[in-house]
Amino acid sequence: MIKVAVLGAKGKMGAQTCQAVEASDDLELVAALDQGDDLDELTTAKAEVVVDFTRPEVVMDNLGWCIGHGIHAVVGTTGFTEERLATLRSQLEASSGMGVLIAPNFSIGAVLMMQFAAKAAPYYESVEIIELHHPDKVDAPSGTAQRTAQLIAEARQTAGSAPNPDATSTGIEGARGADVDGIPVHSVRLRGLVAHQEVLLGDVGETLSIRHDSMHRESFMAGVLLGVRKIVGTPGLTVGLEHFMDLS
Ligand SMILES: NC(=O)C1=CN([C@@H]2O[C@H](COP(=O)(O)OP(=O)(O)OC[C@H]3O[C@@H](n4cnc5c(N)ncnc54)[C@H](O)[C@@H]3O)[C@@H](O)[C@H]2O)C=CC1
Ligand SMILES: O=C(O)C1=N[C@H](C(=O)O)C[C@H](O)C1
Repeated sequence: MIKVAVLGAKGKMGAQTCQAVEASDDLELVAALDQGDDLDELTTAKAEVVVDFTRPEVVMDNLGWCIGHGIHAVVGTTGFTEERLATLRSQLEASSGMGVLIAPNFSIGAVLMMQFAAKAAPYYESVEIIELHHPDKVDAPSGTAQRTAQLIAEARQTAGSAPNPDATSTGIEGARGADVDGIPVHSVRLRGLVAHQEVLLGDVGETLSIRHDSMHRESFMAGVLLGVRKIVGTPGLTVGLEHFMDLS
């Protein structure tokens, strides 16, 4: 049995994760903490893996604490810049074999959508991303959209693709979305939605749309549980659930 603790346990994803861990035969939920709770409860409960679904402004402190106390972490919380990833890498190097998984999206379908989009991107002149989420989401663009744009930009750079064509020279600021590594990302916030993304690819006379929809937060749970099971034997920093899936 792997002893698992959840940070952000009263939140939408944290509560769903507690249920999923409790329903698993090989995992034991030993702590469910939220804002204001004492992290020392994690060591008292002998947690081996922490799952963090909190907020971008607190996640780095949580991870620093976990690494320092010999606890692996599986992280869904957004807000990971290159600078934050570098900080984690050096904290992990100084640790005794701790592992951290940062997964921009735990849904298996979303991981596949990101991989398919990166594969397709060098074959098209234009690529844009539309991400659509519930209006309680605090960050924009989504972590998934930012990671997708990075993967697409890397694939296009490797292939020597030209930048997206775009004749826009006048209009209202923001109309062309956020620029993430040269890829326009458009964010929709709409009551009724959970988490959705469409990657639009275009070339002369044709378009390709790659869309993924999470209609319920249960869609993330298979990936969270996979991450918990794998991180115990994976020291260092892993970015992206695809590294724990056989996609060859
Ligand atoms: N990687 C993925 O597949 C997914 C990632 N997310 C991300 O996960 C994060 C949480 O999302 P939701 O559950 O929708 O948000 P939420 O707002 O429903 O839950 C966040 C919870 O964290 C708690 N919290 C805040 N500070 C804390 C602290 N210092 N220690 C412990 N708990 C603390 C809050 O009280 C709240 O209960 C967001 O960054 C979101 O973008 C959400 C869905 C899927
Ligand atoms: O806040 C959410 O809901 C989600 N956040 C993650 C993101 O920002 O990509 C993952 C998923 O899109 C749901």
